[in-house]
Amino acid sequence: MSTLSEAYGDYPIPSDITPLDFNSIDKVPETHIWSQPDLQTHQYHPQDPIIPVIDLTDPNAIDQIRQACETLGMFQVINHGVPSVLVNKVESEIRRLFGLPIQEKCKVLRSPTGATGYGTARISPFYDKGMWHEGFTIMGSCLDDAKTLWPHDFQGFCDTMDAFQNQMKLLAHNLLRLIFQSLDATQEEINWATSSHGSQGALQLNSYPSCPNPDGTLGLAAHTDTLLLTLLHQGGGVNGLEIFVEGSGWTPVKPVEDGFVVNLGDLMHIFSNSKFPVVYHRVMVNQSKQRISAAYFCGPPVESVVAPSSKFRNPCFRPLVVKEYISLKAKHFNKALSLIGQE
Ligand SMILES: O=C(O)CCC(=O)C(=O)O
Ligand SMILES: [Fe+2]
Repeated sequence: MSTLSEAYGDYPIPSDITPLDFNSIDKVPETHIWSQPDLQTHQYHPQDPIIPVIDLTDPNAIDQIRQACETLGMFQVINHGVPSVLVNKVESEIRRLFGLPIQEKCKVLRSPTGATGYGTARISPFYDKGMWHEGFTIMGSCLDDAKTLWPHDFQGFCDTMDAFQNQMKLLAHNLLRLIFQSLDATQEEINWATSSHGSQGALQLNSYPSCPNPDGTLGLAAHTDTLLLTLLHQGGGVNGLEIFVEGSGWTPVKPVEDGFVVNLGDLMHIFSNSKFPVVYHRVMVNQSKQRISAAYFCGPPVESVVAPSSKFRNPCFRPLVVKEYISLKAKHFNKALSLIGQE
């Protein structure tokens, strides 16, 4: 059976994926200076939408989730059951990783056909400017990379990331069950999204160093996430994440203590037959603080077929194998969804 890692590995990234050495520069280079409209910023408006914060122990949580999925495709959850001690450990391991000198981090640079390791964002080749960002991708065990980075001190990193991936998978599956129920999905469809063997996950660790000219560059340019659902921890309460809302523009997603951001991915847009929106988001940087985040992407088996739920009589997307969608996204980025649309 194919894995997510193989599905991504089939599409080598053509360009150099080495991030800048952020420790050694005091000025944003021309290669990383963006122009309008990419930099368009947010003007606060009293009618601006607020990203809902949903308490998962609230008996009405499912209704609030349905509402949030139908309007924004994004919400935050609290009382989700993930121990805060673990989240704190994840944060400190992320700081330990990105705090290494660039020569060390480059020892685990993603290979051109690889999906895991250190490097620039996967969306980088679709933009001609660089992003103020470095990332590290984990799918399953990160033992080899951790041993390379810390030959005598790798266990803490691996144990923490393993435990975190397990917790993320549990939470993602609980949320997927609620979201699928809110769509009246069949039990078979729920099993497809939440099977404990076949379902696929990836953990993306992100660092956005403090930036001498934050108004001229971007941490992560506008994109949608590919799989069904993403869980995101925004580290240290540092702002930066924004969602694009029709009619309001780029809207900040303020970190909530002990909360996770949940955002729907392209496969969920397909499964919901466009009932749930496509969720464009991006990350801005700031002058004084490093921002870190951990994003867990959750999807169905890569060999399975994704299609609008059987309850929709007029499907607006054609059915296709999940890894075929991953390859369309790797080649056509933001145009992938329109390529599978049908009347
Ligand atoms: O760092 C963030 O807040 C967002 C990260 C993100 O969108 C991603 O990794 O896909
Ligand atoms: Fe994202």
